[in-house]
Amino acid sequence: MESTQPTATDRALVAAGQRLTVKVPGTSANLGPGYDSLGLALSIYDTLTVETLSTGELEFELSGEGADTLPRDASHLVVRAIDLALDRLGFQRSGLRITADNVNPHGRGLGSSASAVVAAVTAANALVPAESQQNRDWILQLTSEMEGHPDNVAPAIFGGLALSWQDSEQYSSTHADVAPTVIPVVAVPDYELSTETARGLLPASVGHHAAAMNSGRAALLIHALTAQPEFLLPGTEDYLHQSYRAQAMRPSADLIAALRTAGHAAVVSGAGPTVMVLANGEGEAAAVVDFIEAFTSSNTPDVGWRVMTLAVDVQGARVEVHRR
Ligand SMILES: Nc1ncnc2c1ncn2[C@@H]1O[C@H](COP(=O)(O)OP(=O)(O)O)[C@@H](O)[C@H]1O
Ligand SMILES: N[C@@H](CCOP(=O)(O)O)C(=O)O
Repeated sequence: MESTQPTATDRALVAAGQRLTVKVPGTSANLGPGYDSLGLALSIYDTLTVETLSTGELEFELSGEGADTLPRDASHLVVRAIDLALDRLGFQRSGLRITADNVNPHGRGLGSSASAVVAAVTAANALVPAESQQNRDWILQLTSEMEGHPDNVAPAIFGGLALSWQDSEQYSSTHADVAPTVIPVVAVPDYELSTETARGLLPASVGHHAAAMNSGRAALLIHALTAQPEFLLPGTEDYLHQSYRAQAMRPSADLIAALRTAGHAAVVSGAGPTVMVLANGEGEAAAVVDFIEAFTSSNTPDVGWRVMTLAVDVQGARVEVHRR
């Protein structure tokens, strides 16, 4: 039987001499009870510039996070994502010059891998002729497939608070406006935990009671985030993942417990080990920063923490095409 799939030689080459930049926010997924479904775009940005070359070479200029450790060949996550996106679009590349300035720390639960694939797929889509370009739902589909869950890629693409779901292999997302008083404060520890390792700590199933408790809190969380932030503390209670992962991030788990006892809506950001507090107003955000500094200097002296008061990014990934 003859194949109808385009072969590599059928695919058009992406035109050389194009240059574009994608700025993409970091993200915090789960937000407590929203495991694999809720995510928030944060004002911490990676910047990816892609230039198409006429020769087949790959050139890298990497700065910031990962500059000393990331590969400088076709195994780089950005190149793999560009190649997959071009393949799906019916194109192939020649050479590329990749310039990446990464601010989002890796392996800390702020969605760095999701931001990288969103930036790459967004760039690939913008490199093909306008009539072949796809919309952001297509980018959501492909990047969710790559990540295995949509909760980081959706806010990285669309900005704001993303509510995502899956039907079989189909990923969908919508977004809601976060109440303007909500301020994310993150405490990023100097140790890493890969998402893959953290997912491996979860049980294959949970009981009905835990599932029922979790769905109540997830529903409350949406109301707290969008309309009544005074319910953020009960709304961020989770029954599906944080307790199972605590053993792999004990300093973060201890900090979260102390913050919650003090009345602050603290959660594990993504799969951890970053701690995020959803503060209600500037007064609480400042108090949270002071609390974290005091608690960590007394209780986790061997761990370095970077504390950042951020904003919710409402734009998501944006592309700037550099005209020649
Ligand atoms: N900007 C990037 N460019 C290339 N690879 C990246 C980038 N960001 C993350 N990665 C890869 O993804 C890994 C981190 O992914 P993961 O464990 O899911 O943690 P995170 O919570 O930061 O997404 C890094 O160790 C690196 O291999
Ligand atoms: N729902 C995922 C989120 C992973 O986020 P990351 O920022 O740690 O990659 C999970 O909890 O595994």
